[in-house]
Amino acid sequence: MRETWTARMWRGQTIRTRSDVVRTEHIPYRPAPLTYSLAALRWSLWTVGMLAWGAIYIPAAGAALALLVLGGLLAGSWGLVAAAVLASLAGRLWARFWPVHWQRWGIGRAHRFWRRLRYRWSWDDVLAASGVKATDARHNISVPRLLWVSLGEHADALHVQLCAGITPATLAAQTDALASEWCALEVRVQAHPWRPGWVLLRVVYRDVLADDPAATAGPTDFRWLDVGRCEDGRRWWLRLMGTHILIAGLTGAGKSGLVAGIVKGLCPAIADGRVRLIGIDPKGGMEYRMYSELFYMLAYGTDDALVAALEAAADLMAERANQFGGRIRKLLRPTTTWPLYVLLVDEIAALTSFIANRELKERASAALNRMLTQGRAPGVVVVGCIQDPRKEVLPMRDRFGYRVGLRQDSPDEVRMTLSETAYDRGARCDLIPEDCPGIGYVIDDDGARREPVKVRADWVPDAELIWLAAQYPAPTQVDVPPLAAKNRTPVRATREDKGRAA
Ligand SMILES: Nc1ncnc2c1ncn2[C@@H]1O[C@H](COP(=O)(O)OP(=O)(O)OP(=O)(O)O)[C@@H](O)[C@H]1O
Repeated sequence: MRETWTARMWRGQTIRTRSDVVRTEHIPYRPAPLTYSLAALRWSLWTVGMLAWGAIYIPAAGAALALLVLGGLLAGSWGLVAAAVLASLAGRLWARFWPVHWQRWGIGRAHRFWRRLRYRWSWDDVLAASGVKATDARHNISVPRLLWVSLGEHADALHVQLCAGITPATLAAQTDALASEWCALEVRVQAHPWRPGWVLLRVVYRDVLADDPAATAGPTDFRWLDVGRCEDGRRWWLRLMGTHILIAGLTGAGKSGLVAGIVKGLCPAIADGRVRLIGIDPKGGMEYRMYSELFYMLAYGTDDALVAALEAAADLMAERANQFGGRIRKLLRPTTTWPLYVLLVDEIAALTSFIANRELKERASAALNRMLTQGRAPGVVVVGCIQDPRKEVLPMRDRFGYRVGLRQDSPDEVRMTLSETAYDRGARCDLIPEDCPGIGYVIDDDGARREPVKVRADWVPDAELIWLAAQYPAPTQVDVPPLAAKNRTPVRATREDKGRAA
């Protein structure tokens, strides 16, 4: 019995014990009246506790309850009736005239409270019925233990402790059954951020990412860009400084839309000279020429021009690293003297695999690799888009610290874009519907944010981009230099430059 209790305490939750296997003398005998009284006491305490908690958690319900009690105490049953009528009238008026508050403090809270009760109430049965259960040597049947529930407005996170014999994959295989039982849109299993052996079940009730994108974005800092929304309703702040960004997705998945969002966030810093955009558009300038005033340098057209711009950007980076003379230990803080270079590449594979001339292709790959490996500290950020992650970009993938996987064809592509384990941790880019461009999953390699987060980029219309280009033009614009001869001497810093850097 002691062992069973220990197992129950620490690993999962024993829900049934077969009496023919557990020795009968260990089952305590209680007379029926005592058993029923104990059960009644337990349920009454539970009900009172829940009522008190519900009254605090749902202020509207708390106020109605207080009114009923007051009415009952002051005027007996007539007082009770009057209080009920008054409470329902107040509720209707509240909902009619202040619908947002009503949703937030009234009905929204009631829904959440109900969801919490339902998880607790149905947990054992739902898991056992879905087959997420394990039987031990003593024929005890256990299911994973629901530790606690974090309720969100549209999605909840259930912290679950697994038991022996149940793996995250076992649970993941039954997520459809759980979703249909809880009337949820989707249930996903994610690795737990704190402890191995625990998992996070994300239960999504409303796909806020499928709503129309918010028209207004808050004020932006160019180091963290507000480019869209996360699944839980918070804003999606894209990390720009100190990393390189890879955006992968099929055609029409929303790559250019996200790049436009990044550019929009950078506009004020572009105009005051703290950020310089370098654009490389292998699609003949179809995308970037629309807002060409924002670019410090824009390359499109011939392969020579594309490679020349790439090499020019890599040289700028080398020149700056030289000027600092190895004295940059922290991230550069962009100023008008030392601007941040943001290199936008519309289709990386066009440079690393589609160029027919082998020498040009190698030069493009070499320049890109230089920036990806050394650009972080001197303030060069590469934002690269790719349709097919199986192409030549693959060896470079790990150098992109911030990866966005939009709609893709297969789980393999998701693994290639985001990480080996991202698909199993819930990044289902292959299930994103075609009519939802801009939806994707993000992995940020920086620190604790390695979990894939589902996001949707805000849509920036063409007219707005054209307007932004007119309002925030780049103060300096240069032409793409001619393609240099093959063996160029590396750039050396002058004494004056080093002095400036210091
Ligand atoms: N975030 C978004 N929200 C809503 N609609 C979007 C979003 N992003 C893109 N779209 C819509 O999807 C269409 C295709 O998007 P976009 O051009 O960004 O795709 P893409 O991945 O760059 O495609 P390609 O690789 O062919 O250039 C856009 O014209 C726009 O109508």
